[in-house]
Amino acid sequence: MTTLEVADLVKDYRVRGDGMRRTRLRAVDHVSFTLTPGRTTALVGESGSGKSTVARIIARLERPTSGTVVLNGAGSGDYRDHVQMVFQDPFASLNPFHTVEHHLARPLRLHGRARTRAETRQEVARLLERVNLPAEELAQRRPHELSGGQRQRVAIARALAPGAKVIVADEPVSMLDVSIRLDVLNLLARLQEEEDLAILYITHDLATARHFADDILVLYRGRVVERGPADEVILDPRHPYTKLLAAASPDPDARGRTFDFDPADVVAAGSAPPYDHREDTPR
Ligand SMILES: Nc1ncnc2c1ncn2[C@@H]1O[C@H](COP(=O)(O)OP(=O)(O)OP(=O)(O)O)[C@@H](O)[C@H]1O
Repeated sequence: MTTLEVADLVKDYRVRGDGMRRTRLRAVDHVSFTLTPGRTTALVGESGSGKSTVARIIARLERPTSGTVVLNGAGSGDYRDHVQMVFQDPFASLNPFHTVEHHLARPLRLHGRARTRAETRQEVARLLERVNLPAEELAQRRPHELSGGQRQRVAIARALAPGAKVIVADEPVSMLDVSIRLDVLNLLARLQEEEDLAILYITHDLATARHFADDILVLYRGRVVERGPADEVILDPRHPYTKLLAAASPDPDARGRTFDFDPADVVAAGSAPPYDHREDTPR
């Protein structure tokens, strides 16, 4: 079984504070979790809570200050074959000069999953089919000739190309038209099931996290303040910050609901204990 184990991750940045003095900003504060095959874990938090920093460390685009990210049981191949990213903006992550086919052929070749030209073409068509795109029609197009949803599907196909076991999807639908967001999330859910993927779904949106994830981790100022099965975290949020997120999420049942806590508590939440629904007690 392939698992990705994130243990005690810390990331500090040196930033300019008052009077241009450099101070330390802790973007990720002792975060731990494990991704397992066939499960989606949502990392939920508002802007600046540290979600993308965790993603960048897992993608090895940045080094942690301390802590580890370990891929277990993946067998042969490199970490990067098995751990792939899907970013928020497919336009930025696709090269405007290259065709859809080129985007997929490159990782296939690089990771030894296709050798000859014919094999590559066949694999590209298979990948496009997996993400519900017509290969005949789209393989020779460039990113600007696709819709936003099609571009994100190409980005997902590219993540699958090296034979990924773990996918980190950082706000994968937040730049897409509302009408197609669910399609793309459902596609990810189907692929996860069919390929037994472990997915980290990073979002600020608790409603889609509930729909799409098995487990939810709530990140606040770099710390996991609450974690557990998705339904439990959303239906019975314990931490004031999760309550605030739940109240703000577009759940039709929640409309008109008033806060039953003082949002000012959230300011003090950094010192509140993290809640773990699996243990059903504050930790
Ligand atoms: N390279 C950097 N240098 C200094 N500070 C940084 C850097 N990258 C991120 N930060 C800071 O770290 C904190 C966490 O940022 P991060 O991008 O991980 O948050 P996020 O939850 O992903 O937010 P968003 O949803 O807006 O992307 C923020 O306070 C941010 O300003």
